[in-house]
Amino acid sequence: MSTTTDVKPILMLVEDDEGLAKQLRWALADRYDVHCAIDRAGAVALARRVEPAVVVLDLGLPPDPNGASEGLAVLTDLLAFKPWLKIIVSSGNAERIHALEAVRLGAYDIYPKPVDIDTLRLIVERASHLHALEDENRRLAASKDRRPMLDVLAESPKMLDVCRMIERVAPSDVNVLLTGESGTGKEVLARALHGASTRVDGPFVPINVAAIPETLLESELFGHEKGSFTGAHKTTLGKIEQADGGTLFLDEIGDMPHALQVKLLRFLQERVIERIGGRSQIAVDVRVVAATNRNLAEAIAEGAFREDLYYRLDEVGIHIPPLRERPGDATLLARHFLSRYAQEMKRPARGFTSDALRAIAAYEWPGNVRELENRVKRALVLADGSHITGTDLQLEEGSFPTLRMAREEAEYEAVSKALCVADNNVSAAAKLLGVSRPTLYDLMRSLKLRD
Ligand SMILES: Nc1ncnc2c1ncn2[C@@H]1O[C@H](COP(=O)(O)OP(=O)(O)OP(=O)(O)O)[C@@H](O)[C@H]1O
Repeated sequence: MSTTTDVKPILMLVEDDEGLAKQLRWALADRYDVHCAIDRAGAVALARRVEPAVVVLDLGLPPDPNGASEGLAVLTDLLAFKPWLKIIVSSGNAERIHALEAVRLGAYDIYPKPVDIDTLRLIVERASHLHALEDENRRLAASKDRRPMLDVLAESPKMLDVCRMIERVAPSDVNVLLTGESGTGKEVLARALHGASTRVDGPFVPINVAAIPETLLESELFGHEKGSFTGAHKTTLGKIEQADGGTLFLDEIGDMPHALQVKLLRFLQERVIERIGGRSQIAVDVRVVAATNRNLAEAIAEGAFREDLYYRLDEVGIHIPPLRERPGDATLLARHFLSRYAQEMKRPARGFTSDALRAIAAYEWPGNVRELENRVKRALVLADGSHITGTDLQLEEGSFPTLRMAREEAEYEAVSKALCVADNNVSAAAKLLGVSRPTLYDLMRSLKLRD
């Protein structure tokens, strides 16, 4: 017994010539579930209702049957709410210029008039196949189940190292401290770590220590018993208890008030908590992942952060490099955000212009991935063409790196690679780089690769 149902792909015809529409329907109905519209309003309403994969669109529609204005308007309307729709437009010889305009606006293909049914069937089949593949890809990309590292987009060597490290430490129960500038992806990586751990079926509970007023933080973390203070109408579990069996993510741990640092340390040592106003000790099984964009060594030296707590949290420390030190990542992430938000905002943006991609790669990204994400979102709202430009992203020429910065970056990469290949043997690394040993020592000092 076959369990597959043979669902035909949905095809929408927009054709005002009734005879031609009938002929096309007859020719395509064996392979497709065909629906017809004869004008702009009908086409838009039908597309919303039946959600076609492919549209065959005549550009000459009433009230402009001899021009293309109405057909192009249908095209823009449809792509605005379904950017991935495969639209095939028909063009007579005289309308070739309009057909090219349609492709510029995002049409998938054109077919010549008078219609040759076999050619059209072939074009429609290809479009339908591509639509199905893209659909499947989007579905896979959206499914988060059990493939945590898929959410972490990276291609720079430094970031790939970070991903490998996360995968390596995930299965053990050690506490992990993630450090890195704001917006580098610490929370994304904490989630990936949880997803790759044996605790994946347990909860992932994030709490931003800096965002909660000091007076409420203790109760947020440890919970409280009913009646333990004015307003405590019922017993409430704190985040630590909520994370039982899973992972607790303590974001901005550097901002934790001193008194609570003591309490957290006690929990990490003894693995039991006491709710505020409670008497019993409750055993809780959590793995703690903490993150900070502050320099904790300085905070410890200033007496603002307890050293013993630091060592408990930093059983394994992972540093997330800033985006400017991750060649290739910015453009990869930009493409990802563009396709994600174009779909969410129903904008027909199809890509970046090459000047935009150059500007993205060259920009310093002080706000890291979060800034990139926001700029792409804003550009999508502002852009009026099908491609996002550098101007849409508001990346100015002035943001290009100076030659000195570029040279330092290249030297840093070359020297660290040579040292890695030479297993940190400076003489061997100097040989690989074609410089003397003292020169390499000087270089390492100036690049802060040694004291
Ligand atoms: N490698 C990545 N792949 C995909 N999306 C990412 C990646 N890194 C960051 N992001 C996205 O960028 C945004 C900022 O990331 P996140 O919140 O993890 O940064 P953070 O370092 O925790 O920031 P903060 O220090 O300010 O809390 C989020 O929307 C996140 O989804």
